[in-house]
Amino acid sequence: MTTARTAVTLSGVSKVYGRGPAAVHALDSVSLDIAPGEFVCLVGASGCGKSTLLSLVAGLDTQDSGSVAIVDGARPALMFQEPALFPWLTVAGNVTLPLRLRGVPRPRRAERVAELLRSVHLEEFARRRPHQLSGGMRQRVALARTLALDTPVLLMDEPFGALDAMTRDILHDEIERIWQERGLTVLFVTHNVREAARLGDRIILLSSRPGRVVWERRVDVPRPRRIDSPEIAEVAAEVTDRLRREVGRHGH
Ligand SMILES: Nc1ncnc2c1ncn2[C@@H]1O[C@H](COP(=O)(O)OP(=O)(O)OP(=O)(O)O)[C@@H](O)[C@H]1O
Repeated sequence: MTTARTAVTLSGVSKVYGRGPAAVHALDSVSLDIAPGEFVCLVGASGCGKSTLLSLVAGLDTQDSGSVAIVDGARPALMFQEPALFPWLTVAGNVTLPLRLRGVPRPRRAERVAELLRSVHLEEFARRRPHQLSGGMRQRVALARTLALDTPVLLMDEPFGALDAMTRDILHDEIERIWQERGLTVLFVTHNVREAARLGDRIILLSSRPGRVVWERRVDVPRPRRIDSPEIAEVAAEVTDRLRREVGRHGH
């Protein structure tokens, strides 16, 4: 068996929305290799094309030029800031849905749901409905539902952006544990440079209009990490500095 060198490969990816003078050059020749099991954080000014890049990797949209390749041709799972749960279904029902759609047999489904809910520490809340949960718990359900897709690549678009700092801190520990246990490859979009430094093996900075990879930094701080540690603060300060320069250059 050969081991894939990259889990996600973007080669010269460009994306333009619209035509003529109103055209928006969202991405321009973006090339990026993500290793299997790597946790990559993508940062950049608002509107620089982060969500566009994720939607291309997720296969929800197509690039105008260049190519996107995923290991084994697998379709990655995508998680957003909004949990987007079905309010009329229970927690277990929401997590079951992707398993049903994938044709997992009924007895196996119950087992998998129990395992997934255990993994996000929600086993006692299986029968609750989304409105009976806190924002952090709803995001855990969304995470369990995403994991139910059983894909090796996880794409996360500001998944903890709407949560308070304490809840986010706890979810950082959870996503890090799940990523390590399952050997996932994660591409994580965030506005929060501390979050990027806390989670990432590598931080990629995109410039705006057109979105290009302008800088990257490996984060060698050993895990487990703390978001309020001096090492993480130092990395975050460096990223903020680069980000400021980038935003300044574009006069935002
Ligand atoms: N469907 C669309 N049609 C036209 N323009 C679009 C479309 N989607 C995105 N854009 C534009 O493309 C650019 C990149 O958008 P995108 O949402 O990818 O950026 P982003 O970095 O994720 O932004 P934010 O950080 O604010 O979420 C923006 O200028 C946006 O207005």
